[in-house]
Amino acid sequence: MTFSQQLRQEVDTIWEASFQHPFVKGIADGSLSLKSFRYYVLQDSYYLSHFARVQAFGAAKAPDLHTTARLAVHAQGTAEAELKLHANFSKQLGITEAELAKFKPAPTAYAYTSHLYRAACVGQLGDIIAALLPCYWLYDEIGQRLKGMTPKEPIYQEWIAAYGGEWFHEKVMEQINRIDEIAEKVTESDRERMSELFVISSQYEYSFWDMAYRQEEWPIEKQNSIINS
Ligand SMILES: Cc1ncc(C[n+]2csc(CCO)c2C)c(N)n1
Repeated sequence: MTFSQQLRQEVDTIWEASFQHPFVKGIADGSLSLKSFRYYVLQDSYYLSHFARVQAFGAAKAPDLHTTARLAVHAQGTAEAELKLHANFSKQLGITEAELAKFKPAPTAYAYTSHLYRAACVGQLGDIIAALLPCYWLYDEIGQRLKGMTPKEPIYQEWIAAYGGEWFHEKVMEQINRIDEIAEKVTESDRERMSELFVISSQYEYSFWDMAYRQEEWPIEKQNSIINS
């Protein structure tokens, strides 16, 4: 069994919970409230802007220039293509500049991106790829499962088309192959650490759907700043 196959087996229950989550099912059958989707788009734009930076950390930590170049291309792709998709969603959902200006990350979006930065700052390339991989791979599997579904909400159809396409699948396969190559060269304790990061990211992927579905907030409401009042 390859390392990536072992990882996939390890997170099977966690990923199954994502497949069954009402947010994901609600995109598929159109029953998801647009309020939850709107909340998701805002938090996900924040997530993506940090995801791109962690990819760039990966580029900097890669031991060979070919990998540096590939990860830099992916960082650019996230910064441009993925955020374009979100800018398009924001426009359709009427998300205003003022709303964006006062945006604050929810606890789960903050914790998940912090987890990625932790892998980037403390870890080696393998740790970064392990932490980033569930984001690619889980969305690919969801995209494949939802492909062909035609929810009444056009924006959900666009979301399905973005992640159910061959374009996205190729990017995912590149990262899966990369992690298998790295796993062959590192020690057993490195692989164990990579596996732990992969599992934690998988948990956060589930929590991210749940955060958006429930429109999570910080437990204590902040006082208005005296500077602006
Ligand atoms: C919480 C969250 N997890 C994963 C993705 C999907 N995704 C975002 S960037 C990227 C890499 C290349 O495009 C992938 C797979 C998402 N949008 N939001």
